[in-house]
This record gives sequence, structure tokens and C-alpha cells, in this order.
Amino acid sequence: IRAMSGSPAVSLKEKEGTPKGSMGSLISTDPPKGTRDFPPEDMRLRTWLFNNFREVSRLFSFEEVDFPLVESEELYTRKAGEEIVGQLYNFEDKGGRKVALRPELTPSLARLVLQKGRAQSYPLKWFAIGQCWRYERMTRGRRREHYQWNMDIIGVPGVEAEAELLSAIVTFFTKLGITSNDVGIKVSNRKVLQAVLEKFNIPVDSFPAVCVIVDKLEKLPREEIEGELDKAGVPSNAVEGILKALSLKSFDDLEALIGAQSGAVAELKQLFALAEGYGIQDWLHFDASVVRGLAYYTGTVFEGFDKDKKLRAICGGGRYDRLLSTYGGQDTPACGFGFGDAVIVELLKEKKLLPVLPHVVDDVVMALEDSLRVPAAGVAARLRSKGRVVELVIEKGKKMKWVFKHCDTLKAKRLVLLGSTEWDQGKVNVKDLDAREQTLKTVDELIEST
Ligand SMILES: CC(=O)Nc1cnc2ccccc2c1
Repeated sequence: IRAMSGSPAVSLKEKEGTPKGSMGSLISTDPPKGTRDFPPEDMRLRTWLFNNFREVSRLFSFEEVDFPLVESEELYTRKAGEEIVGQLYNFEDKGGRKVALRPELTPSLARLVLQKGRAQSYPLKWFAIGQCWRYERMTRGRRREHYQWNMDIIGVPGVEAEAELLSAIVTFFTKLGITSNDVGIKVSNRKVLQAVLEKFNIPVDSFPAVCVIVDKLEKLPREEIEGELDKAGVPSNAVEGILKALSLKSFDDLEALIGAQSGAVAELKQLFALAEGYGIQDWLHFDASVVRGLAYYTGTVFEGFDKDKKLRAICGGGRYDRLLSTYGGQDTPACGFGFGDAVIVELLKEKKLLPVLPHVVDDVVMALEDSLRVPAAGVAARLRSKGRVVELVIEKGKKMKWVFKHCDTLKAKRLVLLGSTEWDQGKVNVKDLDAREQTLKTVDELIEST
């Protein structure tokens, strides 16, 4: 798009050496800061990844749903100090509505569940793949958008739901060639922290904020965490208890701290027993330090991590039994996960598991003279109606050397040439590029042989 010369509509970055088109200087061709374009090769990888997301969701009998990218800001105005809320990509629209580009998909899913109400037969097993946004002021150079795959189960109070979700995640990793030597899933339960806060008589409504704070334990210095806990109303003697609880390594330690009758222990034991049934136990690791950074989790929490510890969390999720009631709806048990499109690609690169995805066609069709372009279009149309991927050469003046190179790039299986000598006999020249044979065929014979 060339900015009109004279008074440009867009702010032009007049850099010397900016190529000058006929109408004026070039606008920036970069996408907005923190966002990506998907040119063909990158789009093929994204499509491949999303097709795997969809295939696993299908195997687990989940149904696809979708929602608008823009949502009312009130869906995300949680007060627990979450980073994702602090970086809301929000604005006021021309109708004065306070809206935001969604930073995650779960609130939209909860809204849709509430909208559909009990008209749905529970449990609901829904999945979505959607772009999520954040606005980071600091030029940390981090991305401002990514795509997330979400799977959610609504209406199942037991950990059978979490077990299904964990099995789906493992199925996905396995499908891509990732093993339990490469990746693990840390599993814990926020009821551990809840029990500790109760022991120190810390008010229940500070629970979400405390979770958001302690989720940063491995990212911020200890004194900063303690300062934030203090501001959240956690007495200093409780801090020790909290940190101790988060460092526990076994169910026995857990029972010793919060008692064998605690919900957390029972749920975790049952979840790990179910995992044995799925055969995914090698992937799961109890780790009390996992809390996740979203305020609304209430029970099981989990996150996928790479065992080389080079990358950020690959995916994450948990149980959020109170989210629907915070939106004024009926309390409904729910759990789900989010799986981003960025870290997984870094992991596949690390493990040399990135697929090679050339742009592949079946047949290349070319008229050797302009006078044969019309019949060539007919040949292409008939091949396409048989489901063949056809690249019809529509450029002018291409020679044989060029078209063979083009077939090689496209990994074409056949080259169909229309030349007047053969065409006068009603034939086309069919080159089988794999078998390196060529035959003259009528178009009918060509179509039949496809
Ligand atoms: C690695 C990466 O791209 N993370 C990322 C990128 N964009 C986001 C946008 C919204 C919420 C979380 C996000 C997370």
C-alpha cells in the first residue's frame, strides 16, 4: 500500500534509502509491535500445530467453540494483582463501552456457559483455539499476542475431569514425538495453600491474591515476595508456613502438614491413581510449588515444563469451581487448560521435531503457447474436480527449464504440457516426475488415470 504523496494519512518514517514508489515513500511493512505476520511457511507450521490441537480434542470427544476477540472489560477486572489483568489490552469503543482484547479464553468460555445456562446437558467438554492479547508497556520486547488452545470440562466436580485433561495434554505431546524424558507436568492443588492460610487464620478473600504472589516465587527475590505477602495482609509468621508448604515433595509430607483427611491429599492421590489407568504416570510429578498465576483456580493446578529447564511453562491449567459464580451465575464445577503456540515451537526446535512442510502440489499444468491457455484451464479444472492440487502456470513466457525447476520446488508429481503438435491430435504430454516417464494422453485418459 503506497501512502498517497502529499498529505500522507499515516505517519511516514522518512528514512533515507526508503524506496520511493510512484506514489511516495513506503509505509512501515512491519506488523504492530509485539505481533507477528504468518507468511506461507510460518502459516503451514501454525496450521500443522492447530490441526494437532484439533485432532487431540476430537479424540477426547470435545466440541469446538469460539467467541469474539473483543470482550467487555468486566470479564477480567479481577483484583488479585494478576499480571494478565495488569496488562489488559483495553480501550473505550466509539459507543463508550469499556472493552478489551481478550488476554485468555476461559472467561469467554464461562460467559458462554452462563449464556447457554442449563439448556446444555452437562458435562460440557469444549475446546477453542484463539488469539490472546496483552499490552506490556515496558519494551521487554515480549510478544503482545499468542494463540492458545484451551480444553475445558464444565460440570464434573471430581478429579476424573483433570485426569482427562492431563491425558489429552500427554496425547498431544506424544503425537508430536515428545516423550516424558523431554517434558513433565507438575501437579499440585491449591487446597494445600488454602489449608495453610486457614491454619494462620488468614481471611479467605486474600487467598487469590496470595496465590498470584506465591506464583512468582521462582521469578522474584524472596524479600520482594515477602513484601507483597505483607501488603496482602499475610502476617510474617505465616510466610514461613506458606513457603514450607510450597516446598513439600511428597504426599506423606503433605499429610504431615495438613492432615490425611485434607481434600488436597485425597484429590491428589486419586488423580495420580487415575493417571496410572491412562498410563501417563511417568509424565506427572507432584510439586507443591505449583500454584499458577491466575486468581480463579480453586483446586488442582498443573503446568507442563521442559526437563532441560530452558523454556517457560509450555501449558498450564487447573480447577476453577468459583469462576461462574463470580460472574453472578450458578456455582458450577469447571477445569481446563491453556496451551500457547510459542513455547511448544521452541521446544520442537530444541528437540529437532519441527516438521518439514513444503507447499506441495499434485499436478503442474502449462500451455506451451498462448493459444493453448484456454484448453489448459480446462485440463486444470477437470483435474481439480477430481481433487488434484493443481498449479496452473498463468505467467507468460515461461520455458521448459523454468517449469522443471518450478515442479521441483513444488515437489509436483506430474507435469502436464499442452503443445500444439500433440493438441492437434487431441493429446497432452504427461510427465510422471517420480517415475520419470512421459506419455501422450487424451484429456479423458489423463483424468481417468488420476
Ligand atoms: C511466549 C509468548 O509468546 N507468550 C505470550 C504472548 N502473548 C500473550 C498474550 C496474552 C497473554 C499471554 C501471552 C503470552
